Amino acid sequence: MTNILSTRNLHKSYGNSPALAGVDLDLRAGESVAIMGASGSGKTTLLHCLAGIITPDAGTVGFAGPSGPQTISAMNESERSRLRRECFGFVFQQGLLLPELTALENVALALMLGGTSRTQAEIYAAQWLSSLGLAGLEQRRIGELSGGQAQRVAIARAQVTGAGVIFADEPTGALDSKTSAEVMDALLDSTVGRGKTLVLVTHDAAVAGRCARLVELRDGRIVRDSAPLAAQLLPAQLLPAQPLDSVQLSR
Ligand SMILES: Nc1ncnc2c1ncn2[C@@H]1O[C@H](COP(=O)(O)OP(=O)(O)OP(=O)(O)O)[C@@H](O)[C@H]1O
Repeated sequence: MTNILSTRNLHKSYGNSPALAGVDLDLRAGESVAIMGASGSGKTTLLHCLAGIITPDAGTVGFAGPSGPQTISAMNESERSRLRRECFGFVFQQGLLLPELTALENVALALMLGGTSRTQAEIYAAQWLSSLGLAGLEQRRIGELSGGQAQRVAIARAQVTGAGVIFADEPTGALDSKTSAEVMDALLDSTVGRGKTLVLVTHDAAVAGRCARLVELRDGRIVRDSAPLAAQLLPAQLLPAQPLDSVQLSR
């Protein structure tokens, strides 16, 4: 697998307090990576640097984009904004869905912002909602959905543009454990299950354990970087029924 995102000697401070203190990390295309660590250890700061939401004070973030290698850390705000819109998708704990719009409109909007016509955007949006088990709920406003359904709308919205890298910050943070497992099924299936890369920040060991790789931060540094069992790549409900090879090949 090739590296899709690479950081070298990443530093970021807020005032005098360092949030990242020298992070070297290579993320491979198509893998699922959970970033864990205590509160304040720098997880969100790292995710935001990787995604070009903020720029580091020092060090580099490289991205093997569809049009060739790019250095995100050297881009200006408008270049990063375009990169985020065209290449990345985001799923956060809450707050990114517009409550006054329907599920369909929330997903379609991501495409319309990139210039797709409303009719075409709504066709793609409906396909994504359906693939995430939300057929029939397209016209519901976000407040009329359960937390798990709303997160699946957010997953659809993050991916409808064809983004190859999905960043998720506490995507299950507001959900009970059963719903959290279902949302992780949907998230893994629709990202790494389709060859995309998933970078996920979580406090929840059960959620992190569903990812292929665990990176742990402490005081802005990586203190552990592991690749747990390959089986953990897969949605739990697929494990007993099918051998690993057949599941991977069928995706
Ligand atoms: N915008 C900001 N202004 C000032 N300090 C900040 C800002 N964002 C983060 N920090 C500080 O940087 C450090 C790392 O924060 P970060 O949010 O990256 O940690 P985290 O591991 O994601 O924490 P949590 O699990 O609580 O979300 C913390 O000490 C935090 O208080």
